[in-house]
Amino acid sequence: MTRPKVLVTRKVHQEAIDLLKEKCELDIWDSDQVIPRDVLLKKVQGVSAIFCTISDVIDAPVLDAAGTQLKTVATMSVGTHHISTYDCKKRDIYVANTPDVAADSAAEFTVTLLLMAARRCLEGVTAVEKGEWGLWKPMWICGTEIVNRTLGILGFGRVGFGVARRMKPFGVKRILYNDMVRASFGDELNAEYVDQDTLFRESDFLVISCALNGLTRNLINKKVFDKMKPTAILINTSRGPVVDTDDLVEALKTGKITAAAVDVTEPQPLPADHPLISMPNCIITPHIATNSTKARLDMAINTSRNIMAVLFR
Ligand SMILES: O=CC(=O)O
Repeated sequence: MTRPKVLVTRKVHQEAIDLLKEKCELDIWDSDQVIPRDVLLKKVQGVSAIFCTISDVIDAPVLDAAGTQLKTVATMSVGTHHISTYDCKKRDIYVANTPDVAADSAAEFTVTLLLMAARRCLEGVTAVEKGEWGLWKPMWICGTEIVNRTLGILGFGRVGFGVARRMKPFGVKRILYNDMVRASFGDELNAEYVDQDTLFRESDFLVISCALNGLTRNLINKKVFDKMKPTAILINTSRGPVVDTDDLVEALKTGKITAAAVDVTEPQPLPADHPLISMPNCIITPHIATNSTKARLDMAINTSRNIMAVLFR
């Protein structure tokens, strides 16, 4: 029996490669840099599976270049917005992702950002770095406590629920969430399903943990910032395009909200001279919410397992 060909579009963990190697012929783009589009279009020809990451756009031209033997596109990520799932479905190609093994890491990191923003950690660290740490001052860099506040979550999936579960012991008074449907598992935390308007108006901390799609693209914009409390803090660990970056800059500058912490931006990466980068009330991390050593290894291994599950059913 001929061994199916698999294209791996990035340097990934050896454990994941070893799993595939047993039964497949591998072509690995063994680099930390994104595979150039023209190389991708050549290398996909004749493969049965693509092991990709969020940096690779897998659209109709890529699927066509691959050929009709392509059975699965497996992404080492939770998000699938870089894959045209519509075109995959039309061609009976399975799309696989790795949500379970990444959710704890993403939820932990989201809570980290929330706590850092609430307690103005970036301003404290910057002050120390700049040599501005003078004698103890009673009213210097005062942040917001979590206790008795309202936590709002947009997108109550594994990550959103994971954030709620972790924040509950901090003593938040209310947990509000909005998603396409009410989630029965929210009941165990007394989380309240509310409409978006209520979520935006009543949250002290607004966590964005939804998927990027036609309904959520640019959802958090000027109109939403106008509704939010001036003391509110926005956390985004979903996808950059869910938040309108210009409107966020404006909201932070004019005090429509008090602070933000974002792990994803639009554009991404942000140019070094982007105004958001120099704002003291905005923490920006470089899309690292799932970067725990364990989560990344598990994501790579699960991507290989997903491929094997489709190819050797
Ligand atoms: O953003 C990271 C992922 O989708 O896994």
